[in-house]
Amino acid sequence: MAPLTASSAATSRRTGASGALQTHPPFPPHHPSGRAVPPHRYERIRQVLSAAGKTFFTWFGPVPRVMIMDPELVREILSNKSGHFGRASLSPLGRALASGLISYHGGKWAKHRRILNPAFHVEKLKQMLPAFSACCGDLVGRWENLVGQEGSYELDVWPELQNFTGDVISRAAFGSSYEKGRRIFQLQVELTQLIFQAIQSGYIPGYRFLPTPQNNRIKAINREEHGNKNAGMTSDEVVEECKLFYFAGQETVSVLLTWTMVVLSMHPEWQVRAREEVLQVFGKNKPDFDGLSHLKIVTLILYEVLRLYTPAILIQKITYKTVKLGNIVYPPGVLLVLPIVFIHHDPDLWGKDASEFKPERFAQGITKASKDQVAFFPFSGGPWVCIGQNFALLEAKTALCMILQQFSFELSPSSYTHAPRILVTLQPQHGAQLRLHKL
Ligand code: HEM
Repeated sequence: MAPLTASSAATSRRTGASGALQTHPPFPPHHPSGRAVPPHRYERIRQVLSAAGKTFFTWFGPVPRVMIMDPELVREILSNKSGHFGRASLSPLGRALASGLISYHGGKWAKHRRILNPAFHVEKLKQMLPAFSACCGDLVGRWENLVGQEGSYELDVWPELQNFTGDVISRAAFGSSYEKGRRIFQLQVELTQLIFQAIQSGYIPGYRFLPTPQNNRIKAINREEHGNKNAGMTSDEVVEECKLFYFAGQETVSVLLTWTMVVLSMHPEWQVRAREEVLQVFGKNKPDFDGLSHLKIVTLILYEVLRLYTPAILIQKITYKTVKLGNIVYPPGVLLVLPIVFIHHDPDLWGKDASEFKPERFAQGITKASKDQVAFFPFSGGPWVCIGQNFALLEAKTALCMILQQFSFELSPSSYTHAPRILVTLQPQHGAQLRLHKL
């Protein structure tokens, strides 16, 4: 794809009914606030990034913040062999969204990670597969009803997929407490929006204590989340685990699946190839663990979507001690930002076609997909690597297989607008309106 120019950004926002969707739209012409970035400003961001090189620093209030785009350095930080890097502390607003493992440091983190690891082992994942396919069966059944006699139906698949991934986490994590988990997910969706409104309107320490309508609602949500007693686990434990999993696992997989359906609508030839593979391996039967582990085309597609529309767009770490990275010596307390989304789109690493959807680039494996060095970090890496990555891939594959078995889909020519924006994860700002056709 050619570099984004003022006119291409302007025309890319509304994709329209024509075959223009066959090319991959520019990425992302949007400001984190959700407002469309005027094309000249987006161009400016690109210029600053290319002029500044792969490592540059800015101030985050009084804290120096260094952007690191060199995959070699990113790997060094994530591997943390020196032990000199740590997790950046969450702001009070961030902590209100998610605590638990993701917010712990040092010994407490290591202990909790050890306790949680076994829950994500292959044998445990195999046991979760029936819950994945039951939830997906509900989703597909619902869509079959909507499609009805007409044979096709148009809907925004994003909230549908959010409900699906919420159901999966609720069932997998809470079993019979599933309804309680579900309510907390609904509250978390509202809480995320309120907190990001607060962050975007300028974060002033202490402001969250003022009795504004937004702050009052945040408090009311917290009261409702922590208010009920639950046998077995303490209420607070249920709530904190649920909030973490909502944050870490529900939203990420739902946007992954949403972008996958969008991209497969833009590239019907890959949709056909994926369906052929699924039907060849499973027919119309429920996917099983071994079959899912051996899918090739579906895996290539998911990797390429994770590269182009990486759900977690950046990772932050902090220097604990004086440490040399590349040619630069950093003092303790420097915030290191690893902008995964930019690394995944860097033409120096991925070639001139970096912005194009080309799942075949992963055909020889992740290590050979980019030039010279590994530059694919959707799940982070090293000791902090996402604990749920296999869970996420198994869930996404199950859902994609069951959807492809029953439906073909295309973008709604009248309602779909391609507008990736950042609101914690990379989300479709105007939804993902697709037309489903029953096969
Ligand atoms: C496509 C889906 C997902 C993506 C892209 C993703 C990505 C990530 C990333 C980038 C991190 C940060 C690691 C770091 O701090 O360096 C992370 C951490 C984490 N993720 Fe995921 N994640 C996904 C799905 C899931 C799922 C399904 C779960 C749980 C069921 C999960 C649970 C966690 C937890 C608990 C952490 C914290 C790990 C720790 O601090 O030790 N994630 N994830």
